[in-house]
Amino acid sequence: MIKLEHISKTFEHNNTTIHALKDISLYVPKGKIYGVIGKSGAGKSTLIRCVNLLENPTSGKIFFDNQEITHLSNRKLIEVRRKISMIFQHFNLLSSRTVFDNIAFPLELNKTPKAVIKQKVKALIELVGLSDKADVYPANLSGGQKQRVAIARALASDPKVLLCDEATSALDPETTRSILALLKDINQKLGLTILLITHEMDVVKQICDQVAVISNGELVEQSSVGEMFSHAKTDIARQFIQSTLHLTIPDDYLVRLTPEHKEGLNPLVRLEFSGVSVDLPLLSQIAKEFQVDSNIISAQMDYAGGVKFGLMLTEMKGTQKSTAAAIAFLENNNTKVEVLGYV
Ligand SMILES: Nc1ncnc2c1ncn2[C@@H]1O[C@H](COP(=O)(O)OP(=O)(O)OP(=O)(O)O)[C@@H](O)[C@H]1O
Repeated sequence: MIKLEHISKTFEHNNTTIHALKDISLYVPKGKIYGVIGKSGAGKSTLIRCVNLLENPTSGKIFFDNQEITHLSNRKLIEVRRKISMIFQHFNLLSSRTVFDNIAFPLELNKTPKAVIKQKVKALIELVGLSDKADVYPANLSGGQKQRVAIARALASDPKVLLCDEATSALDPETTRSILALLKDINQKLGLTILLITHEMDVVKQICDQVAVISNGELVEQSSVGEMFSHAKTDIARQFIQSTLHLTIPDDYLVRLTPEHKEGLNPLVRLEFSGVSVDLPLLSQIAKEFQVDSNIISAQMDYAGGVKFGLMLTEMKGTQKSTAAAIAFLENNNTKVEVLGYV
C-alpha cells in the first residue's frame, strides 16, 4: 500500500548538513498496522511527513497504491492526501468549531452536499464513541475525546491509509490503551492501513503487526512484531523491548548483591525467554540435569504479535561449576542470561 524506496532527507541548518533520513526503504502492506519506533531525534517525524509529502525527500521514491507520488503536481497531491489522512500528537482541532463541525470540515472543503455531510458525520461520531458530544467545543473535551474527534475527522475523506504521528504521546496510559483499541477496531472494521510513529514499544506491542526501528536516521531493523520480540537483532531493538518489561531487584537482595563470586554465594540472574524458550521446562531441566535449584524472585510474561516472551529474576542455587553449566545450558536453549551479581 505504501512503499518507500531509498528515502534520504537532509536539512541545512546554520551551515551544517543534518542527515535526518539515510537511505530508508520500507513497505507497509494493505490492511496492516505498521509501527516505526525510534528515540527522540531518530527521524520518525521526518519519515512520516515524507509519506504524504508534507516534507519532500532529498532523494528516493514514495509509492502509494502502486503509484509513484514523489513528484506529483499540487493538484494531484491534494487528491492523494485525501486518501492518506493523518492524526497528530496535539490533535490539531479547530477550537471555534464544535465536534460535529470539526469532523464536517474536510467534507465542506470538498463541497460535499449538506445532507451527505450530516449522515456521514453522524456515523463517524458513533464510530468513535462520541454520540453525546456532537455539539461540544474542543475546549470542553478530554485529551482522549479530542483524539477521537481527530480520528473521526481523518476518516471523513474515506482514506485508505491513516498516518499517526505520536498520536497517544500526550495521553495517560489508560486513555492511550482506549485510543489504540479504537485504532485497531477501525483497522479491522474498515480494512484501513495504519502507519504510526512512536517512541514507546508498548504502543507497538498493543496494536502493530509489523515494526521498524530507526536510529540516527537509519532503519536498523524491521520485522513482524512477534519476530522482533522473540529474536531482536540489534541492541536498540532489545532496549525498546526491555522497556516494556519491568523487573526490579528487591531491596533485601540489593543490599547483599556483590559483583564478585565468593564461597557460599549464588548467582542472581536475569533470564530473558522469547519464542521457543518460553514454553520449554528449562528450570526443571537444570534442576534434574545439573542439580541447580532456581529461587524465582520475580517474573513477567507477556504477549506481542502472537508471541510469548518474558523476563525472570532468579537466584541459582548450586555449586559454582553446576551453576556455570546450567547457565551454558540455558544460553544454548535460546535464553538470554545476565548474571547481575552474587547473593
Ligand atoms: N526543519 C528542520 N530543519 C532542520 N533540522 C531538522 C528539521 N526537522 C528535523 N530536523 C532534524 O532532523 C533530525 C530528525 O528529526 P525528527 O523530528 O524527524 O526526529 P524524531 O524522531 O521525530 O524526534 P522527536 O521524537 O523528538 O520528535 C533531528 O536531528 C532534527 O533536529
